[in-house]
Amino acid sequence: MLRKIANPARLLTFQRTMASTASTGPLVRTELDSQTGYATVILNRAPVNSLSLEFMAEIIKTVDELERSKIRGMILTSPSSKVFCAGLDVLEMVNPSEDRLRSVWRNLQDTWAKLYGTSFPTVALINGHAPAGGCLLALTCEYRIMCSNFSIGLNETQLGLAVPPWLQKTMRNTVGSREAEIACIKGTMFSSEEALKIGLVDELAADKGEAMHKACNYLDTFKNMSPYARSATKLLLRNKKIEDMKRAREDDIDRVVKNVMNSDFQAGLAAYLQSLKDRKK
Ligand SMILES: CC/C=C\C/C=C\CCC/C=C/CC(=O)SCCNC(=O)CCNC(=O)[C@H](O)C(C)(C)COP(=O)(O)OP(=O)(O)OC[C@H]1O[C@@H](n2cnc3c(N)ncnc32)[C@H](O)[C@@H]1OP(=O)(O)O
Repeated sequence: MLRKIANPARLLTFQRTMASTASTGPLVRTELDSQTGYATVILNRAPVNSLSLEFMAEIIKTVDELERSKIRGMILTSPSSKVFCAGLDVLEMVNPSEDRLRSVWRNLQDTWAKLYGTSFPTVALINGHAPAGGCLLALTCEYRIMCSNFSIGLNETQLGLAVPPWLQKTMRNTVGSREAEIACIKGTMFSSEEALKIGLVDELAADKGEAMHKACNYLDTFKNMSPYARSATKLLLRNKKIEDMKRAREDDIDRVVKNVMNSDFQAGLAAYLQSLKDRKK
């Protein structure tokens, strides 16, 4: 459940209709509490918020819109009771056209850069599983609050994918070099409790209501602070990593194309997709 807003008239909802979505309603919903200036961004691509090209474009557009709206903070979450974000849409990797794969990867880089470099404070409210690209979204935020009984991690190597340098750095920055190295190489998925222990998340919550309360508490810590000093400091800390990614982005894309177009990878992916289906039997 989303936090109740005292005066519904204060709630402004930006809605955009996207083509080619299986979800009901827009792919991303934003609810702005004009009293606090906090925006709740709700990822809304059912069933598991997997990141397709169009979905990532929508996330990028939403963040641009929020920057223009001069919000005071953002909470990133999902309407699902089980999944925050299941990572990249694996179907984007099944025998893709090279052009589309390049665009997918470029959008993933841009989604990371856009969320990582917001001027406003950001909290990931992780109310469900967050593998791979789901963990990436959470890592872009300044603060992470996770509901109990879910899993999070960069499990790419388990899927036959290399973790790109810019994402490795974000992980290192969050949990420290040693934990990041082992976690990225092994593709470890952490329980909520383990994630708290290594610092991959900052707080746990029993449910979404409690998580929302804690998220607002984090954003409230900046209430009386100059937004300029806050955001300038954040960007001084983060901009170099974004610039590094942008400088190396074409090499990164070439490496991904080589990785994904490889027949061994495609065979592994087919087996992985089958295993996802078999789990349901
Ligand atoms: C191009 C990349 C190359 C190299 C770069 C490498 C790394 C860079 C880092 C960023 C990118 C990372 C790559 C990825 O993110 S790959 C995706 C990794 N994600 C997963 O492996 C998650 C797989 N899913 C699950 O484990 C479970 O679905 C989950 C725990 C999330 C939820 O379980 P639940 O029981 O609630 O639901 P399911 O019944 O399993 O799923 C419902 C339907 O959704 C489909 N599904 C699930 N995940 C995905 C997905 N990632 N993409 C597309 N579709 C997905 C699932 O198959 C079910 O479909 P149906 O059977 O109902 O049709």
